[in-house]
Amino acid sequence: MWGGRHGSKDRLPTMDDLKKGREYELLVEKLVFGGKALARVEGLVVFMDHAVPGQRVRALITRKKRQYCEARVVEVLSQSEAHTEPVCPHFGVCGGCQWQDIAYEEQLKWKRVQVADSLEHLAGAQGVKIEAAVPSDRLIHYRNKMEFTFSDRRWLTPEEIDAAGMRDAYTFTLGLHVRSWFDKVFNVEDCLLESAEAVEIVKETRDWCRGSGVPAYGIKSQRGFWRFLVIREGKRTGQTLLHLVTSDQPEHEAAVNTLTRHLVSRFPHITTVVHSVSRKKAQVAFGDQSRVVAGPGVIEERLGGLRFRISAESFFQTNPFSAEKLYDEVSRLAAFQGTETVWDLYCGTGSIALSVAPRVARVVGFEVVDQAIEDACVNARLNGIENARFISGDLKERINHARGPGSGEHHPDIVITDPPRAGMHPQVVGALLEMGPGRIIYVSCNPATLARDLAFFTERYEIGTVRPFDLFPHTPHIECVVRMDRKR
Ligand SMILES: C[S@@+](CC[C@H](N)C(=O)[O-])C[C@H]1O[C@@H](n2cnc3c(N)ncnc32)[C@H](O)[C@@H]1O
Repeated sequence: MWGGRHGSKDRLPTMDDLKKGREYELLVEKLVFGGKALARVEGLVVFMDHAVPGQRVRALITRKKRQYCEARVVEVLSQSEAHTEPVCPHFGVCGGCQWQDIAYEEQLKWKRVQVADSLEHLAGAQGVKIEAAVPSDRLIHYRNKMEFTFSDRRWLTPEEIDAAGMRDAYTFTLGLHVRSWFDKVFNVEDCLLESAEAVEIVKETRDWCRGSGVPAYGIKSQRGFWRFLVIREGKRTGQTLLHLVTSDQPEHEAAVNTLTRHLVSRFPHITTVVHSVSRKKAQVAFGDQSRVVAGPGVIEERLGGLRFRISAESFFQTNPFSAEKLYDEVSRLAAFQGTETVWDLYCGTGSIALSVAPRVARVVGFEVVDQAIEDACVNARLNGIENARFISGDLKERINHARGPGSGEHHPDIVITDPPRAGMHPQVVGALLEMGPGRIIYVSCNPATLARDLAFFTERYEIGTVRPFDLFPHTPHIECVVRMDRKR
């Protein structure tokens, strides 16, 4: 039997035993939303930032509340069969792939469970069958876009701190965020999510910028120039777009031009470079103003037999290999007859709208980012699609305008909705309920907001197939497609 380090050795710790600042032996039971691990002590739930189900761990209680505790794993006492050796040198430090030490089959299992738990607890959807999660074809190098952050303070591992001659390194980095810390950035030496070429671009950019004498932006001080490097690759076209985001200091524009020439001459697959200036304090790689420094300012990608132009600030599915399967499932669940009017809400560059257009009478896409709408219109032309239209603007206003009497829009028979992580705005939900399309296909990247939104539909709509998709192996992120049919 196992028990609390601060309790009897032959009984489980009880709720009353648990004290903040003390260590206990716990059996990791499951993975829950957000990727945390869960153990239970009597009725009390203990959340740990990371652990593998089946592991027996010694954990330090860091927080005790009435309903739950938080703990940090100090030591793994016995290993789980679900554990696998992580391959990335930055595992444990990087905020990227926190499930890399969990066998892939096990990751899929827990993703399905999380969708089921969310729908049951948050949407009250009892008895809805959740299909098995569809695996990603690629487990590494699947991302076509990665965002790297500059910082004037490099985060060092304890080994690096011990190493001689590291003092200079404190002053400049370009890398990824340390897990759970928005303001700590470590030097990326390898990354298995994006291509090897992209990692080389990061290292070269870091070296060049450090040597340029132009300072990196301090996340805390909010001073300095270099802010973000976003690398976007057309996996099927070999084209690469670099998006450099800096603070607003025109005197350093020449440095951006010189860096661009240097990178383009060194990496022939870089086909375009865009420079954006951000005056925002928030750490987001979006600019207030952009200029194209080299090339056309866009790249092209192919998906499901279609060509897509993608601009620096347009959304495009980051795992294009699995996105094809996801879009096929959207069409399969929609079961088009060929006569329908379809609305594609939150359409990005029009990738779903254009993939369904040949199977329906007409499709209308809605999207807030102007660049994405421009891309969507170009993409329709590139693919010779004439029955797709795109409307720019915030959906919470545009949807009411589009369904108004003077808009001239056809009433949608089928609505496909693919909102951002925050889910649909209540005004969009309200408009959909009032319009009452016969079928809704909801594509979600967040089971919690999916469940919250579905709860509004269950009275009038039957929830049919719910199919999770793994677009993000080794991370807790889950994509999910749900079909809903209006009740008669
Ligand atoms: C998850 S992406 C889906 C894009 C597209 N369906 C695809 O598969 O590539 C969500 C999209 O919603 C857009 N968006 C976010 N908030 C919006 C809003 N309030 N109104 C309209 N579009 C919005 C984003 O710009 C983004 O392109």
